[in-house]
Amino acid sequence: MSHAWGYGPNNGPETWAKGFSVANGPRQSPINIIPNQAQYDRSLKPLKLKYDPSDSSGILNNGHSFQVDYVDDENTSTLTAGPISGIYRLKQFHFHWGASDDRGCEHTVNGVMFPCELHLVHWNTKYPSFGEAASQPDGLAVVGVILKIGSANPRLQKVLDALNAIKSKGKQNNFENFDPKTLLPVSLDYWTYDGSLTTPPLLESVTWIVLKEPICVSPAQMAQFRSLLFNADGEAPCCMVDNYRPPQPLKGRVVRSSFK
Ligand SMILES: NS(=O)(=O)c1ccc(C(=O)NCCc2c[nH]cn2)cc1
Ligand SMILES: [Cu+2]
Ligand SMILES: [Zn+2]
Repeated sequence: MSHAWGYGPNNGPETWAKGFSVANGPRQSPINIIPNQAQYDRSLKPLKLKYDPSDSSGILNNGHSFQVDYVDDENTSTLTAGPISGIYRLKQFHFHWGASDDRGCEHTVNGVMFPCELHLVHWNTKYPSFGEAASQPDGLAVVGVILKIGSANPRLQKVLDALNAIKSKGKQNNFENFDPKTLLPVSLDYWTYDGSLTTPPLLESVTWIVLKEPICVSPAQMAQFRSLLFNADGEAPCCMVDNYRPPQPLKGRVVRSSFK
């Protein structure tokens, strides 16, 4: 997972266009969502998420976030319906967060920033692999869930308790029998728009599905996210915080909503 890009003053989001010209493309993510400008689309179906907890395989600090990886050899953990057609397989989920509770999410709502955002990454099985799908305009579907400060979220705790063993870049551990459905809010109402990966290579291959309802996280739980490090063992310690890309220009795109 070696890459020069990051979130620091010399390699952060404002510099990414140097290495990835698509950074200034027509369908970049994240965006600011303005609910009363979203267009209700009655043809949008409810999301259908079917996850098999036994597909979770491990948890990895990849140097820009941490991710929980899923075995994606079969259609056992899938996203169907919603705004997409066909079957998309869950590959991994990860988070983005801030150095303080006033920032850290990627999608903002009416310009409001939240402390954290969860991304569940799925790829279109009409392509042979994630890597192939990631280069196609309909290749990926990412479900985004905003985290807001509130009471401690017991369903997050298993993930957070696993972070002590993967503090630095490149560290990974087993992470079995985790059902990501437990991280979702009650309502699956969503906004959807055509976008991109929010980190390099910033590929414009993502159908974004951002849930309207946030889930809760406590300040103490946010501190656990911030205990991770961007650096590998032996390198100068650098707290893994502010690993979020700010909102990008809408460039004429329409955000649709599954709800009135
Ligand atoms: N934030 S997001 O838009 O959901 C997102 C989802 C997936 C990836 C991804 O798979 N990138 C492949 C290369 C790579 C570099 N480091 C780890 N993987 C990047 C961003
Ligand atoms: Cu990486
Ligand atoms: Zn992400």
